[in-house]
Amino acid sequence: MPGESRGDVPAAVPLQIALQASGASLTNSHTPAACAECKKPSTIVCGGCWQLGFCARDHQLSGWEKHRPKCRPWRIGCSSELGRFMVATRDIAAGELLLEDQPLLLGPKMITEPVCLGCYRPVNGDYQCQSCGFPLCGPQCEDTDDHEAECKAVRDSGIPVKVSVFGEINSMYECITPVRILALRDDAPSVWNKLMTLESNSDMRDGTEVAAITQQTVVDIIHDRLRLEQFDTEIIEKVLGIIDTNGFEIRLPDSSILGVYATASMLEHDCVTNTHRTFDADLNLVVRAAIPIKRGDHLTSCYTDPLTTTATRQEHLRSSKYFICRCKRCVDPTELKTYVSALICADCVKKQAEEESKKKSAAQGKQAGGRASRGKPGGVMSRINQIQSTSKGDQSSSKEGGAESSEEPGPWIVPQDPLSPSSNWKCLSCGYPTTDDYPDRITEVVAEEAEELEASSATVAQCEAFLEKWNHLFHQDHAIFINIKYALLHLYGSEDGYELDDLSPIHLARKEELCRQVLKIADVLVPGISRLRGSVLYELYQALYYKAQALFTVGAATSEQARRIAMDAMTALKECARILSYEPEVQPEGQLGLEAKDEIKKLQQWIKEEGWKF
Ligand SMILES: C[S@@+](CC[C@H](N)C(=O)[O-])C[C@H]1O[C@@H](n2cnc3c(N)ncnc32)[C@H](O)[C@@H]1O
Repeated sequence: MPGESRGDVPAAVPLQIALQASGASLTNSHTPAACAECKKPSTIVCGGCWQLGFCARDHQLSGWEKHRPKCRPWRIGCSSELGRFMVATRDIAAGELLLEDQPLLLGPKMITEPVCLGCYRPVNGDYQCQSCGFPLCGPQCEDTDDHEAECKAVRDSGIPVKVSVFGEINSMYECITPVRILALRDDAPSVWNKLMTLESNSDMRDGTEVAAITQQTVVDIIHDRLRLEQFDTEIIEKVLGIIDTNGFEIRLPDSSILGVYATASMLEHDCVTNTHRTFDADLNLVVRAAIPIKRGDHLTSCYTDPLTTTATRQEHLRSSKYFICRCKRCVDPTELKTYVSALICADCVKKQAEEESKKKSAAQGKQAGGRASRGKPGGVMSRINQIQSTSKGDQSSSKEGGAESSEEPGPWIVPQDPLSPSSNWKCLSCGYPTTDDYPDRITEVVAEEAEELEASSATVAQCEAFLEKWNHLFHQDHAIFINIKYALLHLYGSEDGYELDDLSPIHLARKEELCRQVLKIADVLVPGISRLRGSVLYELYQALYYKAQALFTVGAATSEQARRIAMDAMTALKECARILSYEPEVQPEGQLGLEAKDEIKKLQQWIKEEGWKF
């Protein structure tokens, strides 16, 4: 009935307010001037999308069922630099749902170890498909829709596949996803047509090393081995470009696969994304606002690992997505003052140390002439405070380095032109330029060592030794360090001998320090709703909770000191539970979110028992 109030219909926004907010007039706005129901002049717009106009509220209500599936707070824009992109049509709150996108296609990743082509679990060769020979987990996966395309192609070729190496990358799998897409041309033309509208970057891909490799591993195999001659090289190359440019990696419990999505593919890249992605149980891609987004802002997604240096991200984007990122982070040599690519200027540090030593001797001289030293400060609390003051305090003068605490630039060597792979580097403090490739070489060597460490399931001792070994050369928040610290903060509390119950207050303080250091960077580079922040906040909660308990129980902290730590723990835990509530329960982070909710009750109970007030 017209005028009837319905719970899920968005509010009506007066047209004038919508136009003023966008600085547009009726003629150049994206809001149609006519009522979507009766074509009379609009007076209001739908508050859900700020895009559809109505003459009055009752027409907004009567038009809701039709409008509902299309009501979304963004529109597609287009520019010569970015191609198509998504732009917010109204202010969007953090956590708001932006889109749910069904996969156009799922398949194994191009570079993968053998996985079942029905359910994507890793396989060991115990069972082969009776029709094509590809290893599967069992007969139940033979007739899945997903496996049909490559199974038919191999069957038709008359020569079954024989996979004999498992548990390592197998190039045979590079053909699977391309073959699945090619099969859609005849089997599902509407899906094929949607896929063909996606960016392939074919001209940029042409002549690259990637194209030369896939010519052998994909194009030649499709033509010579599978005899799918109906697909010419150009179309196969286009399909490969579409996969490279638009493929999303989907994490499954035991493996990760690739999905192509029509609408989510329109998200433009930014090294600091404002959206958060998850996959639901049907592998639909669910995109939410990670932080508040302003009307007119572009919706972005990070196509690469945000916890890497600018050089690494640029190389990845250039070689696989075929563009140079010019986001705020990439053009800033300090990477938004996080210094995740920065090295330390040895000359400046030496000078600083000499000055400090002079000051110290002068002060000691004075002290010797004055009253006697008060002796060493005692107690666990004071030792913990000491650790924490090095992590929170003026780190530009500490040996490890850290976030700038004053306007004075620290002794950090950063690239002068971060977008150029051959940029000179320069110390921000003394201005001394580095014209050889030392920064790139040392970063590469140490990054390799860090990778080996991570791959070998490093221990607390090994990670601490690594940080100690390199901290005179790298900013403490360098991406390599942040990744090691992320691993380390989990190890404190989980490694044998370092279980939470056994951690000394000093180790708990170290865990807390690591959490705060990683969070400080995550807050800038993966802000808002992000799995990284959620998982580190959980570890921070643990460090604080156990610290408060340990200190309070042995009387090393007063009730007020313990109350404050418990309140900090609660703040971290609640934020963790809120962030991880967006993760599906099938994922480890979703499970952690549920655990966080339970822990809130436990912490509340303790606070209640102690009679503490927030
Ligand atoms: C997944 S598609 C995004 C949609 C694409 N713009 C379109 O029109 O289909 C990725 C491609 O978009 C372009 N692109 C995305 N983000 C960009 C950015 N920040 N700067 C330049 N180009 C970008 C690049 O061509 C990239 O390979």
